[in-house]
Amino acid sequence: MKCGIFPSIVFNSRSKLKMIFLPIRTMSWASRQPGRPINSRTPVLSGIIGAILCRQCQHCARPNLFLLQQNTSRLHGSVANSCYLFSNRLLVHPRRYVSSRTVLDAAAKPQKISLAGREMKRLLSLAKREKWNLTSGIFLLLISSAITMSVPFALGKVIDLIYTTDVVKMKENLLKLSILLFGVFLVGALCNFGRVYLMNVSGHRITRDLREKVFRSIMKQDIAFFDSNKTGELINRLSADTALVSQCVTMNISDGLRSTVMACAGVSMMFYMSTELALVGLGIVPPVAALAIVYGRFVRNITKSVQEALAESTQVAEERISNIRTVKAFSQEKKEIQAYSEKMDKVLNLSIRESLARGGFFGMTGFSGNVIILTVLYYGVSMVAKQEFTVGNLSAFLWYAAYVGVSLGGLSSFYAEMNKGLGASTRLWELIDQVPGIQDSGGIIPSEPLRGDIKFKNITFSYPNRPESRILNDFNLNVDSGSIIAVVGHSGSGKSTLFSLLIRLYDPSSGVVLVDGMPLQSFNLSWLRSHIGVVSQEPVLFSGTIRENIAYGADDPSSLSMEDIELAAAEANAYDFITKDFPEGFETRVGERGIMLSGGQKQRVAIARALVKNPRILLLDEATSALDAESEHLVQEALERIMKGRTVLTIAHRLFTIKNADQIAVLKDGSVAQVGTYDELMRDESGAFKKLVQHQTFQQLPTPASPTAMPIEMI
Ligand SMILES: Nc1ncnc2c1ncn2[C@@H]1O[C@H](COP(=O)(O)OP(=O)(O)OP(=O)(O)O)[C@@H](O)[C@H]1O
Repeated sequence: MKCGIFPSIVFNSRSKLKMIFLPIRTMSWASRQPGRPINSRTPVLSGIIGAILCRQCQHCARPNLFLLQQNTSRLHGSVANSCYLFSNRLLVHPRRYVSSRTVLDAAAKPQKISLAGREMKRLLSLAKREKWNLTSGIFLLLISSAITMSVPFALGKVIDLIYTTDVVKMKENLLKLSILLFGVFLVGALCNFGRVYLMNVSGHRITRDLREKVFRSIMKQDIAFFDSNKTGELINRLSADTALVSQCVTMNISDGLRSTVMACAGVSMMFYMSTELALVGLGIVPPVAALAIVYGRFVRNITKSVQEALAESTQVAEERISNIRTVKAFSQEKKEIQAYSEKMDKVLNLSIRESLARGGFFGMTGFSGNVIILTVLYYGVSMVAKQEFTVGNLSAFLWYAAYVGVSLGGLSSFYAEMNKGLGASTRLWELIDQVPGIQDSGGIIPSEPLRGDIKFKNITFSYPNRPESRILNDFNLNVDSGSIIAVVGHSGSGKSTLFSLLIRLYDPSSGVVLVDGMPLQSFNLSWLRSHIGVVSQEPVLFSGTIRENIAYGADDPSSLSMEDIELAAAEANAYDFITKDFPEGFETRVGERGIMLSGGQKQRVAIARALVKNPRILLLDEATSALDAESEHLVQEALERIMKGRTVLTIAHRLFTIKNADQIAVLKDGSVAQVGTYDELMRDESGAFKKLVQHQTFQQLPTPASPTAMPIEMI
């Protein structure tokens, strides 16, 4: 397949299929595009069905059609062309199958949504689990609608009792009819209660399931995904979009059904009572229906814009609130309020446009409804005068006409709400279907314990969101099992990036990281990470108790006994402060991000968290900030204890660490400029290390007077 043309079906950005002939050269270009999103900018994108095989996806076992490519095992990988799946569903929304590096495209052009299409089917599939509740709700709805629609007819009969000349008989009939109607109203009310209750309960359950699904999908994404997608945007999807969607498949469908039933029954009754009057009355329907369609489309687009603007404002609020200390330290409250209010102004302006359209629409439909009632009255009264119609019939007819009007209004808002729900659901499917480039599952779990030999081999790496900037360039480094290697280099030279590669937050653009001689990718990711302890500069605790935070380090926190936790705390020199300084001891709540603990306390809890596991490999990122002497001493003691007998890679800021390391690797321009012991490197007068030492003040040996510290976190 080196040259020639191939008949191909290509998706354009609006998901339309086109049969074209693509040169084979283009196809191979397509297969070389790593992680490219499928959109209008990658016209090739979308697929060349002429060159695809119909096979089962190796990963998810769904039958997929996918591009014939050199390495199909990369189907779900992030490195190569990988994820260009062409499943049935992709035929509808190619945008869903994008690389995890892709920004969820909130600002993308609104996609054309077909109400009758697969989107609708998928939306309705959400209701499957609630089918019994929803079926019962719909059954009750039909009864209550039937009752509602029988009311005008019955009331017409009541009114027509005035024509009864025998007053006693009239009173008797009036009483009978009133009692009957009272009973019917009661049944109607009970049915309505049941319908609303069942629909609401189903709605809440669907919201719950949907939120879990979305959260599950967010959790399984790789870090590249989070680099590209804002937290506020994701939270907005998790909270607002899910609620909108479940509302759509429960109450909205129920209301839509009710409107449909009432409109059909109303129209039938109108024709039943008078064809002539019915034709006059229904003359209003076509223009109102046309208006409803235009309005529905407008609502769909504006809703998407409002949701996006809301997501932006949530993002601003979320970031500022979670970093309120920094905001206050820089006295930026006013600026932040201003920034947030600008975002809210955007939401407001869009909402005003929506309100204008909504007002106009409802004004128009109300006016048209009244005009029609007037017309019906005009014709009806003359029919009554000619004794072709009774007063009761005219009243009942008007009532039906009003019901039909209300139902049509209901149907148009059903259409608008359905569009809203579809807009929101499209955003959710996009997230739920997102295939992470790096997956937790799969891979081998070796039967032998991990030795901890590490080898970085010809690594080239750029962050996916900054592909133009190469961080590592033909990087090579060997770390023997059980040795300590200190990594030094100027700020931004890529030291932390090495850690990220080792715990597979990212995969290298090229080259391979080997652990015990095996590529990292071959291991089960959860297993691998459970053997690597990471020490970062800033300890991160969660808002729970101290006990919960320590147990967090274990694979299965519930399997840890209280003794295990206390032992870990004691080893981390945390036991004394936990039991003596806090009346509630291990059950003390640490507040959001451990706000209630001091820096040193947080670090020791973080060390205990690392100790409940027994990591074979330790990655230490030394903190540059100082703790008080006592804290430093306690932290240092704990660290030395846990470093023993492990492979340690440390980003060194302290002379103590550098001097005691078996090897020092100096990073420069994305590769290793020098490797050796402290003495060896210091002997090379013109070497990179000597220059670094001259220009960078490494911290001295920790003494009570010059402490440093580092927190530990377990992956
Ligand atoms: N998530 C990211 N997305 C894009 N670029 C990143 C990301 N993280 C780091 N970088 C960039 O990669 C380069 C290396 O960063 P890294 O954190 O590895 O440096 P470092 O040597 O650890 O720096 P320092 O000593 O200051 O912590 C920097 O230029 C940084 O801006």
